[in-house]
Amino acid sequence: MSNSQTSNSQLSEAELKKALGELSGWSIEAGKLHRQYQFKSFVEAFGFMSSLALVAESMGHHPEWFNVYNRVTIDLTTHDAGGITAKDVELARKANQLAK
Ligand SMILES: C[C@H](O)[C@H](O)[C@H]1CNC2=NC(N)=NC(=O)C2=N1
Repeated sequence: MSNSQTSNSQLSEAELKKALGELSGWSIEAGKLHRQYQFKSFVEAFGFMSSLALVAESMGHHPEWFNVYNRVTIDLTTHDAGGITAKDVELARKANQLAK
């Protein structure tokens, strides 16, 4: 598989830069895709997490995340690949869609 969209390999610097340009609110922190969301309430935050959990399970790709009241902090990396892959970018994109 040579296509980075379908393979399970780390994105290049250029690919990562391009992806970040299309992912509002996300940055790289400690080698992981990182974003913090803030909602109006705990119920909204947890509703977002519930929806994203189902997306993650269907992708077979799971977030590292942390919730305090109305905040959800997410870090994405692909353990199998030892870095950020297209799957992390895809999950980040879906998280942004759900948080709207
Ligand atoms: C066997 C299973 O598909 C793997 O362990 C998956 C599960 N979810 C995962 N999630 C993330 N974020 N990275 C992985 O490498 C990963 N691997």
